[in-house]
Amino acid sequence: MTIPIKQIKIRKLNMRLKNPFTTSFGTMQDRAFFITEAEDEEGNHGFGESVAFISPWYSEETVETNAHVMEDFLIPILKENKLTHPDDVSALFTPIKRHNMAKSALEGAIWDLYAKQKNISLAEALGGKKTEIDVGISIGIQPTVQDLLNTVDHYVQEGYKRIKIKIKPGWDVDVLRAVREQFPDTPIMADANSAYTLKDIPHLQQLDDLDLMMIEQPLAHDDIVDHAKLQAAMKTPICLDESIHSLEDTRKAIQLGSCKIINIKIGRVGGLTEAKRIHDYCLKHDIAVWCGGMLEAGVGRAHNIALTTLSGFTLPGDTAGSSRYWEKDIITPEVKVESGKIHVPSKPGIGYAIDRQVLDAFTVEEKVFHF
Ligand SMILES: O=C(O)CCC(=O)C1=CC=C[C@@H](O)[C@@H]1C(=O)O
Ligand SMILES: [Mg+2]
Repeated sequence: MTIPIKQIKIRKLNMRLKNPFTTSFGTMQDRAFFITEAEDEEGNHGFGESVAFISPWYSEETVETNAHVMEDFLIPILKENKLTHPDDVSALFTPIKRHNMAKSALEGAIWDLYAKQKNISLAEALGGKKTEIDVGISIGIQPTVQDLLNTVDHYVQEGYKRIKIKIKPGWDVDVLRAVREQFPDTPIMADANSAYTLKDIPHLQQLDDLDLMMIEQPLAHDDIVDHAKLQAAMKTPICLDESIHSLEDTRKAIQLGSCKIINIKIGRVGGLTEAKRIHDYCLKHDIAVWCGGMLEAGVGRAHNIALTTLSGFTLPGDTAGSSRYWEKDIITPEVKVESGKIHVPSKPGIGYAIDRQVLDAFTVEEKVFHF
């Protein structure tokens, strides 16, 4: 059996976040990205989303590199080869080095198309069993500590299962201590987005008193060696985000003792197939995982929800409700969070419909590739 594909459409969208999001590497509010759509002759449509940002400050990929790599390399590979399963896509893309977010955007559309052709949910196609998932929220750097405390309070009241706080030098130990004092029982973690070096070990060791669930990516975006040194010097579990691009990276980081937790982002690791492989490996090696976010619109959010139904995702992820990010999301219904949980849709594929009117309204460019 093959996965019949008639055409792939890639649409560039411009959307604006309700509020600016600030991390140690900068502030963003305008979000440009691609929605990919794979279509068959039967009228099934599979959707994917690229998660690269406009600037290469999270990783080397950008919206423009996504366009170049999808159009000039990845789509031609898909046109030349028959697929029998979505897992084939990552194997076919292997000769293209990195560009994982571009790969993931196309692979995601094929996973969704495949699940719709089989008339099963994407969660089921991936082997996920959960019918609801626990979610947390990621809070950017705020103008003042009081603003942060108010924001944390707001999301704690809404029921989010854990609060992630972005930190950077000058906005870290004292700020987290203030949050811990006001919220003694709330699960709290910190994300540094690679803002520190080994010179900061004594400073970071102060975090050990704050009962944090973890500290995410404290050291360089491409490091797993120094993280092992830091993990040996700290009680707080280290979680790797930017450093992990593949199962191979995961294997090496675990072997070195660089982390106790991994944040799996589908785009960063090249798609759902590799994300699932990393999940399976971590489960075997007693490493906890959770699903990270990239300020996605509805399609990417739906993919994150489906992945999180796998049993190893034991920690709440960053997939908050649509209304936290957007005035109007491109899916219907929007993703809703109730008491810190998202109900997993059971309809075929991603389980949410695309709101074509909203999609069209945000589309600034589109290209169709006939197979
Ligand atoms: O709400 C989300 O989608 C997660 C937000 C978030 O924490 C991140 C989004 C984008 C880039 C990073 O700063 C980051 C992360 O590092 O996990
Ligand atoms: Mg992170």
